[in-house]
Amino acid sequence: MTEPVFSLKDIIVTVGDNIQILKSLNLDIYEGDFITVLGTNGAGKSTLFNTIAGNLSIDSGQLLHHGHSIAHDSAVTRTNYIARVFQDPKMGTAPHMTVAENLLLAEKRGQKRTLRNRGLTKEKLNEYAKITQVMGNNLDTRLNTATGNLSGGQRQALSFLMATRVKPELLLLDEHTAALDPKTSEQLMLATNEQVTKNQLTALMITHNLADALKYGNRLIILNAGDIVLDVRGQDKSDLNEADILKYFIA
Ligand SMILES: Nc1ncnc2c1ncn2[C@@H]1O[C@H](COP(=O)(O)OP(=O)(O)OP(=O)(O)O)[C@@H](O)[C@H]1O
Repeated sequence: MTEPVFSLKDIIVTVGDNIQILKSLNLDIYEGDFITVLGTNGAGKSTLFNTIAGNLSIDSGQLLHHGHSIAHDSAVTRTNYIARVFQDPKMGTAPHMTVAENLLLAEKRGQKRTLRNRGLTKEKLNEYAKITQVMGNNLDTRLNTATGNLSGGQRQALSFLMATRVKPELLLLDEHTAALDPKTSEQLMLATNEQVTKNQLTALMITHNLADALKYGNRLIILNAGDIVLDVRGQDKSDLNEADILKYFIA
């Protein structure tokens, strides 16, 4: 097997009065992996994402990117290669900027982000109309609308497009469809799957939807009490059913 893009080795993360939230966790993430992440409330899923993204520091262990430690890189530095979409539609977009301006800003990942309307050419707007149309929720008709005036579903679709506008080396999807109504949620999930597979993105997706966790991705992990208790890929993943998964949901 090729070398992992990201590698977590014996990661321990503690909070407060030395409470271990991640307990010697190991995870190798390979290019093109689309990993669905399950676990009970409080299992440590968001902590895992915060650790990878640099919002939490590790107490011990190694966090490697192409074999090099990134443990001391700030969260801002890591946005050069890691993108994240949150559950809350309000995160990830600038509310006073229009949809088009947000998309233009997203193209500056890894560059100095100074922007106003410069660069929003007719060609760019045509291009944005095409990529937003794919999301299927009329976002293409709102390119000049301030993001704060969009529906939650449109805003999440925009957050997703922004996160993937410049291909990240790792995409973290943190229950990104959970706050949406069932139809909008399914629509975004389908668009997500299409983009991730078509562009061969490397992604981790936290979800509480067992059906989605089984249906999407090439790999599935389950966290319990700060450690990974199941890690399956390929046919082993396809062979799983909901009853198999529930056995790992130990309180
Ligand atoms: N800053 C903190 N101080 C104290 N406890 C914390 C802190 N951050 C997380 N925890 C605890 O760590 C555990 C893991 O939290 P985390 O948010 O990672 O779980 P999760 O698997 O994402 O849960 P959910 O499915 O509810 O989002 C929880 O018991 C939580 O209360």
